[in-house]
Amino acid sequence: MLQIKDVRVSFGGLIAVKDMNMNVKKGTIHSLIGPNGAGKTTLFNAITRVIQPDKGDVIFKSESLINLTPEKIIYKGISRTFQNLQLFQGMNVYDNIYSGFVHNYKGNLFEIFSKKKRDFDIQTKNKILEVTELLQIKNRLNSYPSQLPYGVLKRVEIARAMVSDPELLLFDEPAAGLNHNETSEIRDIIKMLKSNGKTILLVEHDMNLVMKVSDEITVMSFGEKIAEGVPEEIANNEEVIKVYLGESENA
Ligand SMILES: Nc1ncnc2c1ncn2[C@@H]1O[C@H](COP(=O)(O)OP(=O)(O)OP(=O)(O)O)[C@@H](O)[C@H]1O
Repeated sequence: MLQIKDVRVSFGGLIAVKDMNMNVKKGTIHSLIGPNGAGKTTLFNAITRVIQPDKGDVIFKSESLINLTPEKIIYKGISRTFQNLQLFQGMNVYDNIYSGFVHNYKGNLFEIFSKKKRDFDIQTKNKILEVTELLQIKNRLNSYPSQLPYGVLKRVEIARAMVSDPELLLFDEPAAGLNHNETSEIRDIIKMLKSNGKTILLVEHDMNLVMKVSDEITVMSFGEKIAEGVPEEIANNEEVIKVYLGESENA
């Protein structure tokens, strides 16, 4: 479904992603792991076109994304969440989630008061209610981010990514900063999304979560892929163990 082909990203002299290749299969949960600074978020940003790779291609359902703007990516059926929550503090939960949907409205200003726009608004409201019911945050629609616990905010961000009905969801550290119970909730949400037919690319440091939900895992270190396989293969891969042991020794 998503193919990353020879993608390279550099920042000045630093090559953050070195000729990365990866294939995310439809209907799977594919995790991207690696120590801090390995290049995972940079690769996410290259997929969603937030940054321009120096070379390589990103292909989604046989179509190259490389010349699209980030806004166009959402029309293609890809949504993401961010490592640091990016919710609008001055908007309530409903409007924050709505902001993930407006990209879907392809009408122009003249249509803003038209039937087409009203139909769009009804569809939007129904979709927001459906998604917030699924994520158990329907009773929070009128709250503002500052009034909500972090675990709920993470779900609001996931809801915002889901309202555009994407086929592929990119989650950047959805469990970061969460306690044990909140992490279990996120794990259940990720599994539920898969059973609803979504494809998920997950960047996550919580190994317990990664091992429990992933169909396939790609491991990066210093911008390069060092291993790829099912959770059991990765857990027993010597190079992966070495990289992670090195990280804990340096911590
Ligand atoms: N905008 C930027 N300008 C310069 N260097 C950057 C930029 N973004 C990332 N880097 C560098 O690129 C490398 C890869 O960073 P990246 O954030 O992609 O790693 P990561 O695997 O997501 O790490 P973490 O798990 O800590 O989030 C790091 O050395 C980082 O300092």
